[in-house]
Amino acid sequence: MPVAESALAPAPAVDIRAQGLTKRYGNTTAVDDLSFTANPGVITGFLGPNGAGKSTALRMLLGLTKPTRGTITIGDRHISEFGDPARRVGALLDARAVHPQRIASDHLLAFAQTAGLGKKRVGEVLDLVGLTDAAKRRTGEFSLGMHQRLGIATALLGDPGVLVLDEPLNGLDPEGIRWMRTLMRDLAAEGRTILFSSHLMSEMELTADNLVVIGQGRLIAEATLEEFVQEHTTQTVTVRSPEFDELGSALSRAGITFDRAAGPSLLVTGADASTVGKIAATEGIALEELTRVRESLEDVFLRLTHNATEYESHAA
Ligand SMILES: Nc1ncnc2c1ncn2[C@@H]1O[C@H](COP(=O)(O)OP(=O)(O)OP(=O)(O)O)[C@@H](O)[C@H]1O
Repeated sequence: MPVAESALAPAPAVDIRAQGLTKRYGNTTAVDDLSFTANPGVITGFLGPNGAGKSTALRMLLGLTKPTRGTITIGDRHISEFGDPARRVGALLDARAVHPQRIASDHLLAFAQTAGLGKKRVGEVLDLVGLTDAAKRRTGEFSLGMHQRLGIATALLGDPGVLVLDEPLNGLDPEGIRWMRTLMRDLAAEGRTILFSSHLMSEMELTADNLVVIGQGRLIAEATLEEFVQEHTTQTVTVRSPEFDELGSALSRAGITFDRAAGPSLLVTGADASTVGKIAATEGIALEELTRVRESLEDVFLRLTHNATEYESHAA
């Protein structure tokens, strides 16, 4: 069954495109000449340290903040040009920003009525996010995970082709994270455009197809996850042998660079594991260990964004 099966005709999935997007608040440049594209059918991860400008960019996309310069469009149009924005774009910004005294189904009903959507859709989205049993509970009693589910339900009410989710995995337990990931995957597989933000590389690694990495409001990288890993992670090989000196000499003769790690290990930076293994075999050198060590994406991300001083202060 399609993720958001409903009586509504499917809304078109179109790309999101930022071009020279800039936002200044006094002396602070929150978003700085940012250009990127998020395409239909894939999950685009919008990644940056706290304070990098993600929320500001997403707010500009949703027409809630006016750019100082540049544009951010949905299928080449500004959100204000749509007569039916809820059918075009679903958004999750601050999941807790709901009236605490209101019951969940009334919250959705109010949104549906304002957006000109039918009542029937409320039951459908409650079901879709697993909140049917909590439909009559006040949202003030909701956990963060339930708030996130309700936020997603609201975003999906109009069965939109584009979904914009600001830190949707924040504060979720492992089961909730798995659920949110699967939902995003399914929505993308239906051809929708999914743009979601996070400040955690580890979350992106497991969820995103494409990455838009920003720091201090500026674009740092735009690539598929694979390209990003290939381009930015350095690979090393740990090799251990009882014939430590012979191995070092053999590698040197092959022009391969290495460091002497602690104990009888060498840390090879100039070749992959299979090359090191072949050299050892050719030279008749016994190996006790041959391990590929990849720099973690979290390390790469911190290195690439290390100038983002906002992160330093938030992380402290
Ligand atoms: N309304 C505002 N007035 C003044 N400065 C703002 C405003 N909104 C954001 N900023 C500043 O713009 C910068 C970017 O903030 P933004 O919230 O967009 O970052 P973010 O990447 O979403 O980070 P976080 O995850 O912490 O929200 C920060 O320096 C922030 O202090």
